[in-house]
Amino acid sequence: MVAPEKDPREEVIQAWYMDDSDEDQRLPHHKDPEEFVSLDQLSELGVLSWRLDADNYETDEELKKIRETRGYSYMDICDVCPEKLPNYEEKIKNFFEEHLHTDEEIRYAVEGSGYFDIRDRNDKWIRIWVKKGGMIVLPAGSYHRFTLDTDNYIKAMRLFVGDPVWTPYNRPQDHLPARKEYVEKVLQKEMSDRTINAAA
Ligand SMILES: CSCCC(=O)/C(O)=C/O
Ligand SMILES: [Fe+2]
Repeated sequence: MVAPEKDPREEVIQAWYMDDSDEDQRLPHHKDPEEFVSLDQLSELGVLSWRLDADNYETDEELKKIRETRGYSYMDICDVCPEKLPNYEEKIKNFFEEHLHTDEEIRYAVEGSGYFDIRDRNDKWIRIWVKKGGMIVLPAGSYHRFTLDTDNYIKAMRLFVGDPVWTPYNRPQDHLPARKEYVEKVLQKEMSDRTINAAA
């Protein structure tokens, strides 16, 4: 029996349901027993993921193609460390406040690693560990947060369509069109698809 080929993305993007402990946010927060979440399950929440060549991100044709295909015309680099990020402590605190954006959150770890936590359709936290070479898209309107892990460093490329808007809207924001659209088109749609498939 031939083992299924391992998805190369899984080496740099792993996800799991979080425990309820209030220990340091930088710890993994696995449940006991551990409950991993697959990349396919993440895609059902609208989360997209790639593995790219981080050592050559400035010339990487695959990244160039993704940017052209998805219209990510804007790019910058966010070095999340005390020496390079102004107002570091305040930013780290704000990143971990549960929030949404009215546009996609596109983040590519070109160095280091970090945790992007996203709510599932039952409002449970899923922790997405993104390591060097991993790029993810969190959908517009999805409740999420970010924290460094215990390695305490990420150099993240931020991409955007057109002029960037980084505004975080801290929960609750259920009145916002971006939130309503995410709930209707992603969270409720997947539930109805499951119901239809179960009835078939
Ligand atoms: C690692 S990029 C900084 C985090 C950020 O911009 C954000 O919105 C997290 O949810
Ligand atoms: Fe965010």
